[in-house]
Amino acid sequence: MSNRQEHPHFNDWFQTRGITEVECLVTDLTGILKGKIMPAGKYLGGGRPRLPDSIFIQTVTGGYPDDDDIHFWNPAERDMELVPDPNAIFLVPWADDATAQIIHDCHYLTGEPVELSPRHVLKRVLSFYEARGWKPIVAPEVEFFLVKTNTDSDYPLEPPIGRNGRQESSRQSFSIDAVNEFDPLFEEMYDYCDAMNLDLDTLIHEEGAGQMEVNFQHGDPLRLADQVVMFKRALRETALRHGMYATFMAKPMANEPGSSMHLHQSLLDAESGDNLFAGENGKSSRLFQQFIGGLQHYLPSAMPLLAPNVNSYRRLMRTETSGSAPTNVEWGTDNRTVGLRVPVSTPEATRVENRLAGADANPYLVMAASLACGYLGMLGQLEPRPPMIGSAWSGGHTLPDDIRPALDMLSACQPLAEVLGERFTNSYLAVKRAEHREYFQVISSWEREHLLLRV
Ligand SMILES: NC(=O)CC[C@H](N)C(=O)O
Repeated sequence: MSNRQEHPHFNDWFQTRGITEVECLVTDLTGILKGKIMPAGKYLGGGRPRLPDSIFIQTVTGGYPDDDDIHFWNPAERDMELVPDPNAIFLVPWADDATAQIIHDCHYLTGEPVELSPRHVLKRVLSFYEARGWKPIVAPEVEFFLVKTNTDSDYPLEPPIGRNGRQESSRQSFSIDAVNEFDPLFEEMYDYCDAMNLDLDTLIHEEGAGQMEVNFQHGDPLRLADQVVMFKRALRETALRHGMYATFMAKPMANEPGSSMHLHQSLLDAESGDNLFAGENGKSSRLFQQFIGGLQHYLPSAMPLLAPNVNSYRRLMRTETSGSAPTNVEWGTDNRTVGLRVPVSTPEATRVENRLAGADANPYLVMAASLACGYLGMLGQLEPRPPMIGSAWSGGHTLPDDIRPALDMLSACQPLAEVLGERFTNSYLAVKRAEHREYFQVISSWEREHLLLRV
């Protein structure tokens, strides 16, 4: 296990920036950052923060699964030691005191890694690739809405007010002027992202009112999952400073499209750096076909990781406002009606874009799940169905339409559990089932409106 004092990197990094405080961070199953704050001197002196491993069996509201669901669980909460990744250190640009935020892995005091940690799950999937000399490369695209601040959760969200004093209205897709309405916010967002060394590429206005998308440069999956987590935090903070909320909820407003986290994926030979998805004569390779075959076969069962909330499935429902959110796992070239789009590219840039994940999903788990499905396809040499030409909206192989059937499919899929880790998969299922039970206990305004005085 690495000891912080063995990383002169931390000393230098802290000294150059005069760091006085450290935020020791871990992402839980739902993608929420948990952790501890420590004085920098204590951290450099080898002080190791600890957390109980129960943070990995908590619902988004902080609840826990029932005893029935956690029969696999050792009820004694075990302490975990937080072990920093020297490559995952970022400045906190908005802090008054010079503060570092560091993403940590979790180890039991006996030294073994905690299999329940989403970051560990991604590392585990990557280790299967590494063993075969394969290096996956990803590029995430994250959509989000800026909305007016709203403290009443019963009141529907509204689009934000821009510099011109007017509320955003929809159909401003790709409008530069509509982005400029929020210039002060985005300038600060870029300043923060620069200070944090995040590899942002483009920013565009998306289909919805106040909906934007940020693209990341392609690179190593672990690094990019770290960056997405950091980006979400930085953007939420920036928006608050400008009197707005930034939300990554999958479908925050019924009359607007939802927000996705598309994931471009390619595969390099770890030694030569060649793209293994590029075949002969400008065609794609057999491995590429099998990777897509794996996505088609296993993604429906992996949906709880890509669409983890009840709300996520509202984005994937075909309605007048669903925009280009996918409803199937078909593939096609330059086709945005399919879940798996192959962009037109040079052979070296051959890749597939998985369009299924919502922006609400945990980036470690989206990358782990999608790469696990592709890996299983290559391992089992699965052939994809023929590519979709034209619209796939009214056909194709469909996806589970709600979190409950999706959870049932995941629990029946042994190959995925083996790649993601059995203990992780079981506890994830238990947490998500508990969350659904919490949700189901809430009587909605729709029910009061239509049932209270009528049935
Ligand atoms: N850029 C796009 O293709 C829009 C994606 C759409 N917002 C979704 O939820 O999937």
